[in-house]
Amino acid sequence: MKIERVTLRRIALPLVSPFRTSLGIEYDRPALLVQVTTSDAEGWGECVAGADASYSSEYVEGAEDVLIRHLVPPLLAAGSLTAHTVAPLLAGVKGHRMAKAALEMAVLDAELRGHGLSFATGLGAVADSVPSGVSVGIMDSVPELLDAVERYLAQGYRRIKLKIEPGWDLAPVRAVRERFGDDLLLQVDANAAYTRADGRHLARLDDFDLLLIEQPLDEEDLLGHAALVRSLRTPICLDESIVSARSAADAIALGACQIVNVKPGRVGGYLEARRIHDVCAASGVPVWCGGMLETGIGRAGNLALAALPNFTLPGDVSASDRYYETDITEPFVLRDGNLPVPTGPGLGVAPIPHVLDEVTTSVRELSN
Ligand SMILES: O=C(O)CCC(=O)N[C@@H](C(=O)O)c1ccccc1
Repeated sequence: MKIERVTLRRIALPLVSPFRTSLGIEYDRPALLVQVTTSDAEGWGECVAGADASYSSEYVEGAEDVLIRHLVPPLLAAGSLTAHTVAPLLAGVKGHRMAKAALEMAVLDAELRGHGLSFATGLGAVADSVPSGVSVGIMDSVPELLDAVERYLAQGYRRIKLKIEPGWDLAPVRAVRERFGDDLLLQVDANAAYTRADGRHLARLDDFDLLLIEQPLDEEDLLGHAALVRSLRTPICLDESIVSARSAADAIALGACQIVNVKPGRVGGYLEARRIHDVCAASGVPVWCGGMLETGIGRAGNLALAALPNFTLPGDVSASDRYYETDITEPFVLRDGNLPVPTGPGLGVAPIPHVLDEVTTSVRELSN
């Protein structure tokens, strides 16, 4: 397959409500879409880098720049390529996993569309729908949080994830557990807001029968997480720390986690995400699919990934209306707490042209 043109499209989507985490508050999502036109078909990818470098070192303008200067040119210059040859072709560029992931995703989409195969088939999915969890941000008060959780449960979400940070942890978790009962699947995500000195405080979360505590410490502190695994009853899940299959294997070998949150954008793409799935499966470590406020493009790919056999915990792949009033694709709608895995060729979805045009802020075409 030869790439004839790559189009980078910046879009801006308002969030239906502010999304607050320990990293800050987001009011809208500045997304970067990658569209590749090949000899066989066209494909779409979505870069999950955000407006700032608070979640990772990548941010959307930087991702666009590195794509233009260093990632797209080698692919345009390559003769025939496949999605599996993209990462080796780009290995000379260090890091920039989110930018690389978006480009590889678009090539994989084009390749699969060209063969009439879905992402689910291409990745090895074993389910045609997946249970949907929802991420609930930090709120101004516990009553406001309880109202939000009640609304999400009424919509059918199967699992609640609460964002926590020092000063907003025990009280909201206790209130949600007491209000909605012991059967509620409940977990927390700290986005690395705590330190090793908080071990005894974090151990108090053991009282609430949580599914997991996600990324309590700094992304580079594997030994600190290993100490928490030894001292807490609640399983430790890593997110930001896991950037590749190798880092997943290292974290597991060090006893730094019992669960892994897999995000294709964070790890360099869906093919590496599948390798992480396989490494974790071989080690008896369950995984779930994280989210980065993706549009329907990324959401479609994540649903296919979340249908792989070792994705045994509900992920953060929520319905489109969790974040967006109008998605750029046909919206994903919750049914009995599940979302359907797209079955069409490639991602099975594509941006709706007039909707995409309305939210596009810039377009950059690259070709030989
Ligand atoms: O549902 C979603 O797409 C978002 C899920 C979510 O909470 N994402 C978190 C995370 O750290 O996992 C996040 C995303 C983007 C930026 C910061 C935090």
